[in-house]
Amino acid sequence: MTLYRNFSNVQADLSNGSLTCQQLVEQYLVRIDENRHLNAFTEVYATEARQQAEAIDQKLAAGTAGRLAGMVVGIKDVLSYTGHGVRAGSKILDNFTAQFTATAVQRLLDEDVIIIGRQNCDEFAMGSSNENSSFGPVLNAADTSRVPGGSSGGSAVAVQAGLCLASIGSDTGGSVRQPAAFCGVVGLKPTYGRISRWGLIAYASSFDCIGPIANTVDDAALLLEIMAGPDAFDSTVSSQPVSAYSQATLPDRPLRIAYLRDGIESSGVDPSIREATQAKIDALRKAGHTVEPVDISLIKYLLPTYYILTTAEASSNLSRFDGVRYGYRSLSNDTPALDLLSLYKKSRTEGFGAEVRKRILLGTFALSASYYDAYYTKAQQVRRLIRQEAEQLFEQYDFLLSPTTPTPAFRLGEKTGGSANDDPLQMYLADIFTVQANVVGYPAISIPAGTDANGLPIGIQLMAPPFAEEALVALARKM
Ligand SMILES: NC(=O)C[C@H](N)C(=O)O
Repeated sequence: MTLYRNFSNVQADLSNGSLTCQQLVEQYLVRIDENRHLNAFTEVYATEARQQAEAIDQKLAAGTAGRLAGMVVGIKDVLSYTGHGVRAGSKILDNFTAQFTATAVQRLLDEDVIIIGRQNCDEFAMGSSNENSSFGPVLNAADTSRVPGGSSGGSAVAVQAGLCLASIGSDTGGSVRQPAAFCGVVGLKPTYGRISRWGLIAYASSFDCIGPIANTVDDAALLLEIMAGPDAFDSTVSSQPVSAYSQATLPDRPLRIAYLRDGIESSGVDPSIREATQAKIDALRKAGHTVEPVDISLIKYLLPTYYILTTAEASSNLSRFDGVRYGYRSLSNDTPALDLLSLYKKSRTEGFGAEVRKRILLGTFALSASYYDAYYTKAQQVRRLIRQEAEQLFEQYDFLLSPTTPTPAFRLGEKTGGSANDDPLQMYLADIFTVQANVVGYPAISIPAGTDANGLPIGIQLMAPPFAEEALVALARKM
């Protein structure tokens, strides 16, 4: 049976009668089973997906099916789906069952999407390699000795390996785009507030965005179109009208495209990535567009700003996981918790992994009375300056192009074990090109740009001003 790589082929075969949703689901279930070693899924909804497929086949026959009939997706383990477990890759949410469905997920279900399972990710979306999951690491299907990126690693690998047609991930600092780049697929982070965060387990609420991962820009655009728009459950969602992103076309004029000089010239960028970026620049120039180098003067403050503000927000958001209200509770008999405070302490120490504990500590420190102004206030001020610089840049340009990541997928353990332990910032540098879009709240997309000499995928990123998703996907589709 054909392995489908885009939704329009699925739709064509469903309508000419050569395919049913039930056959499609069986194919994915077999492939998921054959690829268990990749560890992309933490739970597979086999029975339910079969039932959904049967019901949608009937709707298709009756002509009443929704726009996503035949789209088989997986959802990252941070999205609530009522009656299903959701763990955020963490032991602290052991045995927790979602009590409601995320708005984004519900909108897909309303259009007859089939959800095939829940996908592995870094714990609470904190990581760039999917090595911080309590379910164990995910392997990159292009080379299983390498990481898939993170935090939506399972979601990216599931699309890469053909275990579902698309995935829904979340992106706080690159978590959709960086794994998409490492796995050779498309990852789209919309403008902050474009898609409701209701039902997304919060990491850093002023950065978090839900976003699709797919094989094609068209499929990512369609998923965005259906998930986007106002929602009474999330007051930060924009009421800006949702365009038909899947039909978007470019204006009939040469575009003004800036590219990040550091993306091409910095010695920290892998030569294969520099070449791939340069090739895209050359092609855009050949197509008649203006493509010019720019510098982001505040680039060295991007990661510090991001990690101060996100850890501060995380320390507050994660305080609800206390071992009392829900999730994991320390019941160790060797050293039992004797009072409420020690129950909190033990449950949180045992329930959270090392990276999450580290970030809660950092965030708590940044928010503490004596350091609040020195860190949190200062980082907010710098965030404002970074946004001003972006606003000025996009007064002159329609897009900003850069590599998605400085290197292709690195090896498992390369940035966590041994001497790498001495410098934990090495891992954070994997997000150097992706965090800007989150700090300023702008939309950005990573698209595949070939592979390096070892066959490892390379991704190119395009960023656009707020709510310019239409132009963003239109250009990405052409590249
Ligand atoms: N969540 C993300 O977008 C990934 C980022 N690497 C982080 O750990 O914060």
